Amino acid sequence: MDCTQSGHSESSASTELCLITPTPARVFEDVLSLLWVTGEASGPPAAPNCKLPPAATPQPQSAANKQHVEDPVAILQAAHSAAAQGRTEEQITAEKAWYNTEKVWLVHKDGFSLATLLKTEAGSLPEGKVKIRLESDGSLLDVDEDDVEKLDRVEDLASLQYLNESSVMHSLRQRYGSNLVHTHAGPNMVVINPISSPSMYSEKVMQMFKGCRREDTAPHIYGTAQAAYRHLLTTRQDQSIVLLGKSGSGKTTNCQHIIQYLLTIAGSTNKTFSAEKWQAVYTALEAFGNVSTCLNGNASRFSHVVSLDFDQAGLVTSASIQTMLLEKMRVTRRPEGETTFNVFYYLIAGADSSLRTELHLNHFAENDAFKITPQTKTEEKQRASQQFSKLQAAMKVLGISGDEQKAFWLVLAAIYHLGAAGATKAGRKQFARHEWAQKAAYLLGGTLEELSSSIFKHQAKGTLPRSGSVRRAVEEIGTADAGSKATAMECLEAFASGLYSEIFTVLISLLNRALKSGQNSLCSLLIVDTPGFQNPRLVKREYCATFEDLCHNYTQERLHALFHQRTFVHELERYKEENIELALDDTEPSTSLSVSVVDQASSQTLVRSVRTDEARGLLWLMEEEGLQPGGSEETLLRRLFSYYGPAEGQTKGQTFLLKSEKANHFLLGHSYGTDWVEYNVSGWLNYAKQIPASSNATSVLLDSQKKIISSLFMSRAGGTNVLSGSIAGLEGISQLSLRRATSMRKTFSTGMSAVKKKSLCIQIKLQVDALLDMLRRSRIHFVHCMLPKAEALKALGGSLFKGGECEVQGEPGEMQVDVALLRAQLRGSKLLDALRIYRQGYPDHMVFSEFRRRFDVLAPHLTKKYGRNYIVKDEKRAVEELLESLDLEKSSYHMGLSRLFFRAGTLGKAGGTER
Ligand SMILES: Nc1ncnc2c1ncn2[C@@H]1O[C@H](COP(=O)(O)OP(=O)(O)OP(=O)(O)O)[C@@H](O)[C@H]1O
Repeated sequence: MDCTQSGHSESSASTELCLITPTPARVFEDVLSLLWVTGEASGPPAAPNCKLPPAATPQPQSAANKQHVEDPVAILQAAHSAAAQGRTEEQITAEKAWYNTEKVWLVHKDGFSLATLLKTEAGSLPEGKVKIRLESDGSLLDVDEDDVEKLDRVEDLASLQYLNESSVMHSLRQRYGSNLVHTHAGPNMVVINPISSPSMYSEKVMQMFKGCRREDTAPHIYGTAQAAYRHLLTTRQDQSIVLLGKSGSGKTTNCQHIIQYLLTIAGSTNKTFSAEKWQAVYTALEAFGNVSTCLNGNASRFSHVVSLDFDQAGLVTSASIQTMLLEKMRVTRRPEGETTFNVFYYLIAGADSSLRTELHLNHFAENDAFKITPQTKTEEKQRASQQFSKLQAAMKVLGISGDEQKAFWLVLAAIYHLGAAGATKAGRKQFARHEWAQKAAYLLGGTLEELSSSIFKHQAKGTLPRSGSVRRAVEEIGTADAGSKATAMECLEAFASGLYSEIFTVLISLLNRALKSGQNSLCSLLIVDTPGFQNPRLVKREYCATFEDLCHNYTQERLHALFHQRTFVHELERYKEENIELALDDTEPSTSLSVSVVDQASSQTLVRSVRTDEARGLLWLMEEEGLQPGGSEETLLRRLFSYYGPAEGQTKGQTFLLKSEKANHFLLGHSYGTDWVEYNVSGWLNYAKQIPASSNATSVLLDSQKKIISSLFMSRAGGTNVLSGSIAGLEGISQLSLRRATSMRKTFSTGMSAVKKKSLCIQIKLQVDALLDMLRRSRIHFVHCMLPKAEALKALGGSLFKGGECEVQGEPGEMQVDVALLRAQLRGSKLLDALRIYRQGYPDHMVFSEFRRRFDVLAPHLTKKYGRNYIVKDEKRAVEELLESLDLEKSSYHMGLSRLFFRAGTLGKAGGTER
């Protein structure tokens, strides 16, 4: 029931709240839902916006049934009506005919082909063979029974008649071909990147989802946001939405749609969280955190968590952003053909003449060690210049003052000049071109000598926190040692990336300042977006993946593992605990061993810098080899293979780690071996070394003679060293939110304090641990973003400075997918496992007492017998008695030891279960 139906006219949030308060009307709704389940009523009343669950209308895709509707509302209505409208006699006959002919998929190495299964006389074919007719050319084939899969088509993959890979693929492809990029997968969402903008996002469309339940709407990212918001209000439990997928699959775009939806529909207590402000936040993040890669023309190179805090009435009271794993080394080094962070190009193209003169950007260097080559094409320069104006306007909206902005431009220009200055290749460590270094020193507010000593001397400048521990002493010696061994160029790179890391941290801090509010909140909704899976081979690049790519891939894999854990492993464990037996078809629980290859820890806590034979992952080995005298990348790989390498004769499919033909290279089979990435480990040990120049960057900023620089960094860092390259925005977590006993972000900030004490490589694992610990405390909604084809990425890869806006690529309406690529993503996601358990298991459950409390109004004779609010000794028996009188379909529920379990959809209409 929607509140608009019950005549409520309060704000959107309170409208939502009336859905969840246990009023008699609410209980009545629950009652109706159950009656509907038992077939005694025609179904719960749907909100005017919403539709009833669709019936599958399986028809083969044809050009005629593709919808190319431009109007957003029409698209949604088309999506709604396609599924919701009542079926005609003709359709029902067609449907029956469809099911009666045995349509199947023939699975083969290039994908799968539609075919008809033919009846044959017994014994006419060898055992295990069947006869089929291919739809494409009518040819008759005798094929292996195992290569044939049945098919059907729906808008929730969980309701497929035959739940198998081919049916899922077929449904996704057909929907995509009809411009329907969203598909439900039980409680999860699949979105295939439409590449072009099918304008299915607008406030008008948002209103169609307001107040609706997931079951009552067509699949849409707004529906996911609505479901999370609804659960937050219903259960008062923290929620999170996690976006998963390959680079360029649309995670950040969907993240923005989710935030816009929540702000529009929930509303906020004041103007702090206007849509304009959020647009400005993303403009700033995109400028400072995005780059053009071979996979995505506007790829994020940092992970971020947006937290929205809600009050009792469901209004947004405060918000914050935390970021981690910024790819700071990209400032100085990156693969051929890729760019550094967008903001450099924006500044260089967009600074007006006085700013340009002040930053000494009127002339560019012939040699630039960091290769921040200014744009040369007029169109690109114009675009970049427009983006700079947009960035400046966004910073203004966010309350970033002229002086603060100037401080950013000074540091960015200084980084450019440091690249132009370069460093000596041999002999004394110093700048190669002093005139450029002089400009950098001036912009940073210091002298050339001070700058030179901060970069090339081997001592940290006293800003690192000190403690008397032996471990710290070892680390300091390691730091000085790393500094003395590093080349002049490595020192320069460490310093420049340290500077960038600091300005990124300060930026996040300023964004949080703009979003801060002093109001109390009840619970939070987190949206998590991390860079997608990276594999240069996907777009046939010659070069191999980098250490940064490994970090992003590792983070994605951990999030995928969380999905598998939450939707599959946990469920099985719960059934076991409750003595429920469940036989799953075709499913073997599995874990991705590629994660262990990266992060498996030793059982001993103090193995640092000591080589032992105990298996441990790459990050730990890097740390050991990095600090070990004589450690090298060759030894690193040798040790890695000795622990995890394939046994004699093992190939892909049997192992997750393989040798490459090239020296210093290895192959790792991510996502359960569905995505093999070749990495080049040359130079990786540098990541384990804390070169003093990196932390000295902080001191240079804090000690700057330019007041606008020192005061900005001093005020945001609170006078202490911020941890370069680790986590930004922790100060954005409002104290009020942290004070909540149940605050999940408390775990995050505590986890992060531990991170600061570890070395760089281990920090990567610990940052991801802290993120996952935080998420585990919430109810998680997963969105699987998928890439339709690799060529689309190439087109995107060429278009730098899109500024987050969509450009139509290729023919409009050409919504085709690369079957092998989509299938690999489906396999890697483990969605089928989740769907099977969702369908064959009991995804909704309630403890006995809760069930009785909510539904005993249905059995007045029991309340009469025991009295209202009666206390029973044997809850299980009482629930059994209640169920008997409710006459519920026996197959729709199962009694556990402490809970009542329901089949998918049984309680969907009643909402608020504990899944
Ligand atoms: N829902 C959508 N509608 C229209 N275009 C989209 C949509 N999702 C993604 N795109 C297009 O695809 C591009 C890549 O998407 P996006 O940057 O969101 O991917 P991502 O998964 O966040 O990538 P990365 O992991 O590399 O940061 C966008 O710039 C946009 O052009």
